[in-house]
Amino acid sequence: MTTSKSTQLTAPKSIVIKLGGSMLDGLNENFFANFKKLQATGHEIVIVHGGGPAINKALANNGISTTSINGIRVTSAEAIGIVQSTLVGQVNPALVHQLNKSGNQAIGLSGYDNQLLQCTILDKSTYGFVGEVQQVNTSFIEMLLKNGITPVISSISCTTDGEPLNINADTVASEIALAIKAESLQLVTDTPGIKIGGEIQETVTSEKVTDWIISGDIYGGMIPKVTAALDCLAAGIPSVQIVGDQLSGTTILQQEVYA
Ligand SMILES: Nc1ncnc2c1ncn2[C@@H]1O[C@H](COP(=O)(O)OP(=O)(O)O)[C@@H](O)[C@H]1O
Ligand SMILES: CC(=O)N[C@@H](CCC(=O)OP(=O)(O)O)C(=O)O
Repeated sequence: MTTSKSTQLTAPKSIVIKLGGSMLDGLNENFFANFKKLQATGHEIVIVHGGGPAINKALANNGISTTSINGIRVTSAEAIGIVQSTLVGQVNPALVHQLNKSGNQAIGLSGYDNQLLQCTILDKSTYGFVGEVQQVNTSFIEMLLKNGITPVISSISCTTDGEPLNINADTVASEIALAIKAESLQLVTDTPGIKIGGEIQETVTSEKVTDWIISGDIYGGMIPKVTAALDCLAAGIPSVQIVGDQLSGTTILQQEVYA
């Protein structure tokens, strides 16, 4: 594919923003106004969302318990239907509604829609019905963005046979950022960045992050986030941040910047 220089210079920059389930409740209009500001400054936005707490509640209501391995939910045959109906049927439309109310043209999607996320099973004996993204339908996302539409994507997809699969939303966000060659990935969560010894870290290197996973200073739901960040940085996405609802937090760098 050839891209003319003038196209490169004028092309809008895309940002993938992942909203964690931990911070979705209680978001106000000021938060959503940030998206309009970004769009007004020439950015195209793709939103990916999770819904861990809503899924936990729905599973508990149905008497189903699940475990996680390094932040990845082990998803049994009885759990997958609940995960799917919670993310696609509840969390996604609620978020789309809030975005539309604040002036976005938001459209709710899952990995099923127009084969947005083509997946295989990650490792059935370890994780059950958890997907691994093999391909992203980038032309579909680009078509929506070109038409001023904001895709709001839940982390559910299926195998080629239509078997539903649960995917960690941080992983989906990084796969999409990589596929569309986004200029930035922002992972918005319930803590304003990575905390080590009680202190928020403003900038961290990929090397330190790897050490902190080994030492246990980074654990649970933070592991898929930093893994997503490292994958994006290694593939050349210039900027990856883990932030709170004020959109400030930790910037992850591929390597130390020396003054
Ligand atoms: N070093 C760390 N710094 C901050 N949070 C951490 C760290 N290690 C683990 N966590 C946990 O990760 C959580 C965020 O992940 P998660 O609950 O999955 O959020 P989300 O729903 O936004 O994806 C934090 O609330 C915190 O409990
Ligand atoms: C396989 C896997 O871990 N799926 C996640 C999908 C939702 C998610 O990632 O939600 P957060 O962003 O709120 O953590 C889960 O079942 O919780």
